[in-house]
Amino acid sequence: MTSFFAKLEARVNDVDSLLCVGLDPHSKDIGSDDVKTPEDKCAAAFTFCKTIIDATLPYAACYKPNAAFFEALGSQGETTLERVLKEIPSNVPILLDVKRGDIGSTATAYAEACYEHLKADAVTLSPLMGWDSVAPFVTESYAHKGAFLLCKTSNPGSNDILALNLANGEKLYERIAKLAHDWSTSSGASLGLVVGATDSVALANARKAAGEKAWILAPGVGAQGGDLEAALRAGMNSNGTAMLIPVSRGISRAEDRAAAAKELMVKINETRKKLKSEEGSSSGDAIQPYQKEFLEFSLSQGVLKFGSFVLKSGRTSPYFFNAGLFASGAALDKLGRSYASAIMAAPQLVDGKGGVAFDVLFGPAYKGISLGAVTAAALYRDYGIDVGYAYNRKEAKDHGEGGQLVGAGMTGKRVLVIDDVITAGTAIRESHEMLTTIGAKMVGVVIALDRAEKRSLEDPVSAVQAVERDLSVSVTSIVNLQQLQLFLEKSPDYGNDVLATVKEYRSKFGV
Ligand SMILES: O=c1ccn([C@@H]2O[C@H](COP(=O)(O)O)[C@@H](O)[C@H]2O)c(=O)[nH]1
Repeated sequence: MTSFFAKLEARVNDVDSLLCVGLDPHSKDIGSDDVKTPEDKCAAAFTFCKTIIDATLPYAACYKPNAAFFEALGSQGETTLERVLKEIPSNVPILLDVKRGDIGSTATAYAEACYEHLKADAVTLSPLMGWDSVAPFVTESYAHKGAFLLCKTSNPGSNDILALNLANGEKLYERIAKLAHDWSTSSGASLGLVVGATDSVALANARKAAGEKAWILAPGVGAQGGDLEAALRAGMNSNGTAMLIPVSRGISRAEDRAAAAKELMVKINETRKKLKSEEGSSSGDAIQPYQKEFLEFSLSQGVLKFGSFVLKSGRTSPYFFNAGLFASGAALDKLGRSYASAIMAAPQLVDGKGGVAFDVLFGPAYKGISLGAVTAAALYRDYGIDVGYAYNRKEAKDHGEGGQLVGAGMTGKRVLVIDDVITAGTAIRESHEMLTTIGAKMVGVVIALDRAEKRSLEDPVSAVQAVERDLSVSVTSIVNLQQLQLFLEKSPDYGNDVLATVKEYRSKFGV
């Protein structure tokens, strides 16, 4: 019997598509409020799904009905789902989104329901009860079927449990990804993973842990706001495949569903092609997905601009960065997440056990105050890491609690200082002095952009290098000048002249 992944790969190649079309008859989409009887509701759900299948068949690598919406229809929901699934041609895989997980004997009954009655080819499962809760779906008589294990789901609450750090420093979702690999290898089971397109760091980590062969289902593109390019970049294997992009509402609520599905399929394929060609032209230097996202976002916000700018130093720079223009809630949220990604990617700032190597994030007034706040919040939300947060006032208060320092106590603590850029390094040096005075240890600095240019011909180190040298601390940046050049090399849209001027500037002034 053909295995699930062989069937899926054949279909993916046939239609040249990684699009998985969701069949989710939400009650508001089938007019449940107007429809009176259960029979009418079921008929409406059936028509809803059938019209989606008819419109999207040429573009669908597979279909993913979510059982919840059929169970919500009452006792006839299951029959309706069975009828819907019969509308899907036999060469197109059916991935039933049921998210089951139970003891072995009960799991066996669930498997029978999914495969014998509904004739699904694969299911989604929660793996939290362990291998014996998964095995009944993918071994013995169902060895040809497949299962996608919930690894790092697309919802914000996925950080509450799935991103927890284990005692050995691994994230729980990384352990799940490794287990999927190990269980597949030891039992021959066809196991894939569910990793939300809303978290490209988790996608990259899960891919690394599960290996090249594992298929990843990455929901969250469309209604949940996941970034398609970032997700594909992080989650595909080195052949530019092994990833399914499921979309439900983004298609079902489109005015023209066929056009929406086609557009998504084309966009996915164009992005695959683009990423492949970037790989081919890579000079071996790396730019991480979060760095690329940060640069693209900075450009979109007008924070990063190309042109001709006279700096304080008198140099004419081909680019200018003004972090003060991250000026909305959404922009600050993204900015905090970029800083958090840079911190977690810096070996000197992490403890090797999934945590960080500092206790307090300190933002010097004024710009550092908001940067520290959004980054501390992002570390907590994205990585479950709760560090202290502190800032200073420029003028000491002589009433109330008084003093210049606000927030977490820093005496005896390891402190990471955050800022936007280092120009002369004055704010950082002052912070160092103040932290030393109160008995705190400044263990590093994190900034958004390192211009990485010589201060002068007489002193050919950069402002960042001078801070590192003088204060004996490491400075981590989200991006630096070299990465900006790399980004431009890989993004022809900004034009060859911009790239040429940045290259020239770097060769003249870069460190
Ligand atoms: O992490 C997960 C796991 C499953 N889903 C399911 O996928 C679809 C997404 O629907 P959209 O309308 O495209 O947002 C839905 O059935 C979810 O239950 C998920 O979103 N995230």
